[in-house]
Amino acid sequence: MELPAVMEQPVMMEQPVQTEMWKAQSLAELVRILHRLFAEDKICVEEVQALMESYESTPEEWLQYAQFDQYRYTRNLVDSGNGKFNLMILCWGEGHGSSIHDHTDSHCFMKILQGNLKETLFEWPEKKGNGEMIKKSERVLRENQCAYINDSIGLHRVENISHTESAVSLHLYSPPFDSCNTFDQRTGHKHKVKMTFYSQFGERTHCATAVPQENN
Ligand SMILES: N[C@@H](CS(=O)O)C(=O)O
Ligand SMILES: [Fe+2]
Repeated sequence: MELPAVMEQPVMMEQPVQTEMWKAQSLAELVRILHRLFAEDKICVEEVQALMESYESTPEEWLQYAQFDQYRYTRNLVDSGNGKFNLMILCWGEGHGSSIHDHTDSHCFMKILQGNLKETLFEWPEKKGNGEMIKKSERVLRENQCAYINDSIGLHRVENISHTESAVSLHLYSPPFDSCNTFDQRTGHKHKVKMTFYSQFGERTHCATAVPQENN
């Protein structure tokens, strides 16, 4: 194996320690590399984030998973990561957004495949609090960017604020989870919700239960 050029530079340069850099040439290749990385005991957040960012969104590769709903954002399972992660495509119609929510102690990577999404970060509310939640920051994520969040960073809300364009994002959660907490912005009160898939592996899912299930 050839050593990367950075290894030959003098220590004086204070280069950050380089992990092996991956470039995913297609969605299928991205999935293959993710399986390799998540087969290890520990993952490197920056490495996964850089890998997901390295994939240049090619709509033909993901269109089969991009199934929209008129009223709310949809969650479409692409790969279940050998039990280690869930990779899914979320489809956001104009004006669609999530509630403020946590990520059930998992890693959450979120890459934009099409359009723009606004991410607003919030602090966790006080345990016994009963007031407006504190907004920490907001930013607009653009095509091919990959953001990362976990519960120690905070809570977030994601919105497609465009009135004319839909948005599509690729999310990786590890370990996988199927429920999270949503929070009321005015009071900070939390509410556990079950999360469902609108489609799995390109096939529309049909909820067998009479209990209404929701994404957040
Ligand atoms: N975490 C949300 C999407 S987002 O708003 O980050 C979900 O999985 O449904
Ligand atoms: Fe989220």
